[in-house]
Amino acid sequence: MNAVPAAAALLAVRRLKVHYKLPAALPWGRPGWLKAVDGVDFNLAPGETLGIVGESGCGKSTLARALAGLQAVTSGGIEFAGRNITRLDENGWRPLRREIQMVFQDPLASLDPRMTIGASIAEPLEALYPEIGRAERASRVLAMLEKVGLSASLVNRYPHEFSGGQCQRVGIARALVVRPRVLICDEPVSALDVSIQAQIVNLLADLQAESGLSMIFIAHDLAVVRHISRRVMVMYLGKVMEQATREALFASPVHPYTRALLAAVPGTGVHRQPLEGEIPSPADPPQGCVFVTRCPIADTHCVRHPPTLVRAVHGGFSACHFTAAVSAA
Ligand SMILES: Nc1ncnc2c1ncn2[C@@H]1O[C@H](COP(=O)(O)OP(=O)(O)OP(=O)(O)O)[C@@H](O)[C@H]1O
Repeated sequence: MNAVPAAAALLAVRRLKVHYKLPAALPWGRPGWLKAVDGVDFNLAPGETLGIVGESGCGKSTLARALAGLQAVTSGGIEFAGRNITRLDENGWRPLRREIQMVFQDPLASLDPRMTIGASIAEPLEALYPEIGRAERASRVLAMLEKVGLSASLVNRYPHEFSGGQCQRVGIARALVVRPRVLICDEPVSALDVSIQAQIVNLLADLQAESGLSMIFIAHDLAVVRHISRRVMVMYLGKVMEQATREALFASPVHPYTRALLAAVPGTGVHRQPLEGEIPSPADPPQGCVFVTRCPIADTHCVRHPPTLVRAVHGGFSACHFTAAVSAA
């Protein structure tokens, strides 16, 4: 189920599953499986920003790592520019790292404390474009620093001399210096002060608009993805609950989970029922609809039958047996 036609997609994800093997509870028992990502489908168009939201543990980081080739996939497929990249080894991924880059959640931890920020930004260029000479590399690093809003005069400083927001600017520079076509941002602002978050989101939006790259922007907070995403995908327990354009999702959400998430976002209008109860363990998810234990409108059918994503009235998709009824309400 996709809003972007497959032929137009730069990145196409099909029924993607990433299941982690868990040790058996007893020495003679069978190992269990934790379904971190459990059948995710979406297409990303060139130049598009897709926001992915959901509570902690719903599989966002696992999905991000699988898309960036940092996590083995259990089943399903990932295509980049029409090429199947699901099961490439490190050698196969090497040229692709020029095309698909990632920005991580913890900016300080993702930088080597012994390297100057200039050397950190130069590192991926050196590894992925060995044909680029030293002078050209240095000039690209300085230009990149300025692009992310840091003075070129800071090139010989070390990460500990920078604030969290500045370190994240360096992380963004490191990812973009190789001029990728897809940037995957995994909770890029959640470790930062609220006052700095908007600056980094705006920087990413400006860089995206300038370069035309495709972006996946992951956050646990709908308010954060709101400003940057053209489309938003809502995940819960490894599955897609709803997918729609930003306007449709915020104005007329269809899935009860999205409605509950929106209840916590200031300024989203209609008062909606907030989310209650704990998220079940992905090692032991509900049998039918995974949201059934917290859903205000679930009935006995939902307990036994998992819903599939179906077209909703807002033009997007929703995985709820009541999609048509809720849309009409
Ligand atoms: N290497 C692993 N082995 C086993 N389980 C894992 C592993 N990595 C993640 N998990 C589990 O998979 C589930 C999904 O984790 P993931 O980090 O992808 O979710 P998330 O939505 O990004 O959450 P958060 O925002 O807290 O990072 C969680 O239950 C997590 O504990």
